[in-house]
Amino acid sequence: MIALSVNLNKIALIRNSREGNFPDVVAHGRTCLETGAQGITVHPRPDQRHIRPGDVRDLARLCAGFEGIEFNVEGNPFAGPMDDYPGLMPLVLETAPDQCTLVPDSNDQLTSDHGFDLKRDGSRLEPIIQQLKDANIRVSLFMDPDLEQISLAREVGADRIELYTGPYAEAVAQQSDQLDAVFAAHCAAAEHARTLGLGINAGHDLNLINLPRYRTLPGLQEVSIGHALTVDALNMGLANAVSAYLNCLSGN
Ligand SMILES: CC(=O)[C@@H](O)[C@H](O)COP(=O)(O)O
Ligand SMILES: NCC(=O)COP(=O)(O)O
Repeated sequence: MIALSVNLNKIALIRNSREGNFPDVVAHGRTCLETGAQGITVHPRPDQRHIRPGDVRDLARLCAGFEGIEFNVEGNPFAGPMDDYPGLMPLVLETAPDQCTLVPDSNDQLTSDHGFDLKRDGSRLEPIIQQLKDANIRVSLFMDPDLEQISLAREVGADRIELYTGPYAEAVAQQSDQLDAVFAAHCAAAEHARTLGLGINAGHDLNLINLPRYRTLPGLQEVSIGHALTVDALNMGLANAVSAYLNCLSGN
């Protein structure tokens, strides 16, 4: 079974556009879990454009109340602190999520758009990865489907990789003649990760159109989906959107 981890960033983005707590991020996270999502993902960024440190604390408590549910916190361990954002590591070590997905985003990026360059960052990531593992937090690294880089992910101690699916989603959206080659590269990366003993997650711009093929990726364990699922929820309601993604992942 491929786990669906719903990313709540965009619900927080709407909330932040007014004073107050509407929409209530925790209440919508509860709806996702009660509908059957296997996890919640958040990506607190230093500028707090959407997820705030308090959301991470509140959602950690929410997920702790659901048996078998995983909480996944994403971010760049080298970004921040900024204002009352304490930095990723203090926040993660305080809230102890099940998984921390390290992502190499700079503060001025609109969204995540590339995986790690471990030739450059591997040595400084290694102690951070060890610190997370010592805290019993599974570590996933946001990666492009590059076999050499994925080998380095194993060397620096990652438990899993998260394949960056943005280019795959773009190839589907554009009906590119390169789509088969792009998907084959992801399959090769997944097979390589599996031979190294790395778990396989995936995410970014996955949706109900491109997920039916991507779910066939060998060894895929978890997808984290937020942007498209939130847009789908505008049309069909959040519970129906979560059910639609769960049905898609189970091949229905
Ligand atoms: C790492 C990744 O691809 C997404 O999880 C990321 O959280 C998207 O961030 P925004 O929601 O800020 O675009
Ligand atoms: N790691 C991917 C994620 O959490 C959500 O990405 P998106 O579906 O918002 O593009």
